[in-house]
Amino acid sequence: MKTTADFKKMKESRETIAMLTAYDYPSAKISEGAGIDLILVGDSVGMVALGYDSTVPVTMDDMVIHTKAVKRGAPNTFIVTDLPFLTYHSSFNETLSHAGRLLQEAGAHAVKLEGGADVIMHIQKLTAAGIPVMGHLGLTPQSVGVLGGYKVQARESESANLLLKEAKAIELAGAFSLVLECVPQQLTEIVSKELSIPVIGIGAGGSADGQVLVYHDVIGYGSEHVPKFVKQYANIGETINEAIQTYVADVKGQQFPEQKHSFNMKEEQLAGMYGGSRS
Ligand SMILES: Nc1nc(=O)c2c([nH]1)NC[C@@H]1CN(c3ccc(C(=O)N[C@@H](CCC(=O)O)C(=O)O)cc3)CN21
Ligand SMILES: CC(C)C(=O)C(=O)O
Ligand SMILES: [Mg+2]
Repeated sequence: MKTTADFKKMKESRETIAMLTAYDYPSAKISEGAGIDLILVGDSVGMVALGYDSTVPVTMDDMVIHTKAVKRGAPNTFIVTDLPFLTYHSSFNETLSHAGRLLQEAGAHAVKLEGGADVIMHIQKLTAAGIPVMGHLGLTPQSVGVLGGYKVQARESESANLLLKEAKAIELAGAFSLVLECVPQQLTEIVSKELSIPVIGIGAGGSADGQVLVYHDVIGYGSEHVPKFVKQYANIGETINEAIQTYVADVKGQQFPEQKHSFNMKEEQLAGMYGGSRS
């Protein structure tokens, strides 16, 4: 299994880090088998798997259940789990106990949390307690209500400078890596150069030290609105639709089940039913 030290080495040797979300046993198992460097159990689970229209309703219990399933599917892959909405904003004790649950009870190796200046002290406390932290700047979906939608962030020099400053503070606070979401590629290039920890981009251009995408987006599975930054590598939703339509038609047309899907009783056992009086 790769570790935080390996991710840093990968940045130094310019081997791009391939990260993907996973939410359950099969998605984790397939991702591990396909060579994903690290898995993110994202709170995007709320949108792509649970049907919410944002990540805000996702709870600690949701993240624990999904992380446990991912852990069983990918026992040999580094797992980062998102701390959900409002679980790292009050006391340090609360932040520590939430992160502790994800590591001890669920089996995550690290946690990710969104934000800059407001969460720096929480990153520091977690790291000091021995919990690896991944930061997340740019479009931070848990703040969708404040941001006013899922839009590209830090397009102007002032906001870009602020993001760079916060990125440096996150590194200084002890984070082992940083996600940059939906920012101009020129800013990603600057941040990646200025930080010594790996920067993982999503909708942040090609110059980050790694890339992350949502599992369902990559395989074309059920996501209605696919953001511009996504490359869809398959259309699994269409494949599933065809399979289920054929199943329905087979059942209604009595084409399924066939003999090979059916079990048999020995002739004498059949004859012996109803005390042998069966005619
Ligand atoms: N399926 C899925 N994929 C994701 O990448 C994702 C989620 N869900 N849920 C949580 C957040 C929300 N994300 C999103 C969602 C939509 C856009 C989007 O539509 N952006 C516009 C640009 C808007 C603008 O700046 O004007 C786009 O055209 O891509 C971006 C990020 C990223 N995350
Ligand atoms: C999109 C990634 C970075 C994320 O935070 C998530 O999937 O929840
Ligand atoms: Mg997330």
